[in-house]
Amino acid sequence: MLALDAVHKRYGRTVALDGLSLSVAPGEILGLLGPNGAGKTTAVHLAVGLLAPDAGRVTVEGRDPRDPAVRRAIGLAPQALAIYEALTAEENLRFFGEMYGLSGPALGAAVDAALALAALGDRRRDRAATFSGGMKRRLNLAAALVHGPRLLLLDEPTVGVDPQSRNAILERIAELRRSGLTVVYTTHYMEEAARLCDRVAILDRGRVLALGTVPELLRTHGGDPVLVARTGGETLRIPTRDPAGELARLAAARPIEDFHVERADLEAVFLSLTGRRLRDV
Ligand SMILES: Nc1ncnc2c1ncn2[C@@H]1O[C@H](COP(=O)(O)OP(=O)(O)OP(=O)(O)O)[C@@H](O)[C@H]1O
Repeated sequence: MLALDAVHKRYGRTVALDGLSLSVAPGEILGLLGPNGAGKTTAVHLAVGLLAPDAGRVTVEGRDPRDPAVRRAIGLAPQALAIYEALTAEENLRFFGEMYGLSGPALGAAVDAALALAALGDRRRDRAATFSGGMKRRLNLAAALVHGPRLLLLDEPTVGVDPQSRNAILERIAELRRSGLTVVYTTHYMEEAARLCDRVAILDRGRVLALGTVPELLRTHGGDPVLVARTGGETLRIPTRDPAGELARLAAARPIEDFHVERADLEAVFLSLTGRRLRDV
């Protein structure tokens, strides 16, 4: 559906993408996980044809996304909200639908469907300026979907959103995937990537450091689980592939006062790949 092949992109002297390659299969949600400045937004803007690569190739369904016929198959919910505050929710969606050539009953039906998806049906006649941050994000998502794209790019769609709206947005995206949409989801929240994405690409400094399902990434880069056990007032930390067996061996030798098993998460994967913590960068 979408392929970036050895893509380089710089802004003046800043290298934003440094030979980035990845591909997204039809119907999957691919997460782009990386710290601020990793190149996620640049990759998204190349995928929708807003930017051209300096070197390398970007294709959507095998064609250049800058081709207007290909652009119609793509929806973008940008990180910086792309909605008109002075317009109502419905007017915003009619505007975006018309831009993509919809009119008459088809436009009305598309606007209704997008409002329902964003759970904004009861606020359709209210101006976007009166909306909460979460509602604006949901309208931004609806605006990306109103023309019925096959590929949806979401750039940090939950930034600045309350937990309830965040949950609603994640559920909507999962629903869209079930209906066959292909989604690219950029985030620096590893919990969201782990919850939603079929595969995750870990980006840093304009390159893909690792790409796979979350269990694959954890297995390959996360290290062994750690059995943490308290015994005789002392806390032992034992990395082991077999925490249950290790616990049984330990318990046979001395009384265990408390124990738990720490398993790697995407944060640990990022740390092992870069030597830095995702949250700190
Ligand atoms: N228009 C621009 N002009 C100059 N430098 C830019 C521009 N856009 C991005 N950059 C730089 O390119 C690099 C990659 O930025 P990009 O926005 O793609 O990263 P990101 O992973 O999306 O980060 P964020 O989550 O902060 O948006 C950064 O060093 C950034 O400062």
